[in-house]
Amino acid sequence: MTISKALTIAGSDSGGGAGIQADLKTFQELGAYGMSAITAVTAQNTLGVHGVYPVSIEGIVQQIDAIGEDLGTDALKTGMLFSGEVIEAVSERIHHYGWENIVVDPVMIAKGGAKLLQDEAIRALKEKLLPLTSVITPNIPEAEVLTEMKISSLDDRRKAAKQLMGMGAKAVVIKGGHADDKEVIDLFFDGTTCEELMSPRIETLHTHGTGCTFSAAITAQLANGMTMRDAVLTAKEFIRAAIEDGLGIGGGHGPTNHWAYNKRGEK
Ligand SMILES: Nc1ncnc2c1ncn2[C@@H]1O[C@H](COP(=O)(O)OP(=O)(O)OP(=O)(O)O)[C@@H](O)[C@H]1O
Ligand SMILES: Cc1ncc(CO)c(N)n1
Repeated sequence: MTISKALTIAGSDSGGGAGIQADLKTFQELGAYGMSAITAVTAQNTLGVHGVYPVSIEGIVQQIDAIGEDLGTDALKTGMLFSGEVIEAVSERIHHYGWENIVVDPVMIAKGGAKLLQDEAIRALKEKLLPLTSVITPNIPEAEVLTEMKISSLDDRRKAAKQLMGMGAKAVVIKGGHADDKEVIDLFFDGTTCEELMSPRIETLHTHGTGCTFSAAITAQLANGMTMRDAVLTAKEFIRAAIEDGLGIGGGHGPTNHWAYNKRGEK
């Protein structure tokens, strides 16, 4: 039996709804063997980020090398990378191992407003990581920072997606969670097709870690051998189920339900 393997290079969320914890739960649910390299430890719950403790560059590289020199991976995602130095080191290691199926979730700010990426890191992200990227999955504010354009309309999103492709990403999903449309529209662009992936907007406070979970689902399905479009379509269903069947835990922005997608399939 061959098992598909997926790696997340991201921050730890002690509350378990976002970051490494959301990624590993999602990998497991979608049948990929999950591995992690932790870039920072956050003290976090549904009420906010209470502390950020970065791991040293040496510590991050050693974790990646431990995987690269032994287990290897079929796909990987990056989440909270925190600094330009980390982005440079991570990009160099991805290049070194010749890894493919690279999903970049350009995490910048947590839902409560805490900064998870320093301003000086944007340049490294564009110059070092984007050229290695199979798909980048910014939300609207992140896409605005990366493209330096204001995104109001769907047409702006199309322009931004094209610009991100021009920076080296092979595909782009601009997520619509932050827009105020009645439906949530995620814009998928792979250089030829530009598709609007629509789903009803679910009225809930409990969307902590939606972006992490979405990009982790894409990563798992790429590891499983799916095409990019099919991986993105599955991720959209996975996150929709996870938000719809929310767990209702914690006093603030609660986590999503990582079991929901499979539980529905069992019915
Ligand atoms: N209220 C909602 N109803 C339905 N789907 C949603 C809702 N909010 C987010 N999503 C979906 O969740 C995914 C993540 O979108 P979003 O724009 O919230 O990402 P994000 O801001 O990066 O998340 P994070 O809080 O993890 O940083 C997208 O596929 C989006 O369509
Ligand atoms: C560790 C971590 N990564 C990403 C996010 C964004 O949801 C978060 N809140 N925490």
